[in-house]
Amino acid sequence: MFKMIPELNNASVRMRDRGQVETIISNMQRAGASTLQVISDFDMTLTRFAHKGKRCPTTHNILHNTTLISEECKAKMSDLVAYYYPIEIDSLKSVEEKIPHMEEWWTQAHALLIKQRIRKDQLAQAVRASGAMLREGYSSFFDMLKENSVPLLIFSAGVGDILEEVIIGHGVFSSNVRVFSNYMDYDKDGFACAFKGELIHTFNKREGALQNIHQFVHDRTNVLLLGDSLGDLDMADGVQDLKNILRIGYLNDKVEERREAYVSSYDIVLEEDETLDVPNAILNYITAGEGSQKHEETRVETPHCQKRHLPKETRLQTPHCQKHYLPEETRKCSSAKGTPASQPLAKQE
Ligand SMILES: Nc1ccn([C@@H]2O[C@H](COP(=O)(O)O)[C@@H](O)[C@H]2O)c(=O)n1
Repeated sequence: MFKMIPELNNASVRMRDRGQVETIISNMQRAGASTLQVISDFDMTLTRFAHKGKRCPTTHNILHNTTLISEECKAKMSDLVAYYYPIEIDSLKSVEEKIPHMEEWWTQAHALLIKQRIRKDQLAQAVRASGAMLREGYSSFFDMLKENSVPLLIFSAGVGDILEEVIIGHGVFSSNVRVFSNYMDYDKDGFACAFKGELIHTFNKREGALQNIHQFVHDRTNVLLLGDSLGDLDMADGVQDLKNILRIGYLNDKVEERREAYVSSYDIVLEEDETLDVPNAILNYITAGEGSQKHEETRVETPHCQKRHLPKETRLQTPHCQKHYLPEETRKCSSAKGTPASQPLAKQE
């Protein structure tokens, strides 16, 4: 197996139990691509953590490089990151201890963003100008999933509207991709005025997965899960009759301190690896196997509460229909106007 997937011998790769990884991948390969779905986190999992020695922005912080938000808002958002991010990744604190802090962080950040009166039709251009980057190998990743009709569920605690613009901008948003995230709501003039639905933060994804069980693709019982936080481990808990799951975790920061926890929780840990080489090699092996045959495009069916005016190829389903707990003034606004089609970003690869 490791001969077939030499990337598993890369220096960035750690595994608790190589034999178990081999068994899971073999089972998935025998079952074929038609039984597979990929469930992935977004920020710092599909996007880069760092590039040329500089931290890359999360979807919450992408607008820092633009004029859509004020200098005061940027400074306050940066202060929030400086205070709460060390708590998020603190290996000495339990998840229970972290949750109230995460709720505070997201609630304050969302309230700040809503006050900026961000216009929906300015987002695509702003995200393009921000230099947001998917990990190296992203086009092979998205193309392989699309060609093999493998659903990709992106389960993100980031900002859904911005996340979509990043993948649209990279030209890889197709009908097998579905996003579950924090979406903004817009007033009749197209200004962001609230966040919709239940708040998703780093450590309540399991809750979200279980509450939204109907969002998952049920006849696909093999899951490749990609995450960067211990909060991502349970993202597949809504999948019924799960047969095989391979969890791949990106360990981006505080590597020494967090290695043990990651290696004991994820099947494969990728340390300071800015590429999708390992997931791509595994997907290539699974989809090239006898159990797989290429299909015509299959659409992922999910309930839909936010129709977007994207090109047909990029139209997706988003689940959030309710408003979550923001201050009163940020919870009231009427329905969105359409989003114009976006121009693709220049490819990085
Ligand atoms: N105001 C905020 C809130 C969160 N973040 C970071 O974004 C990440 C989003 O979560 P994913 O599930 O998509 O990884 C999270 O890990 C926070 O570090 C932020 O930058 N600003």
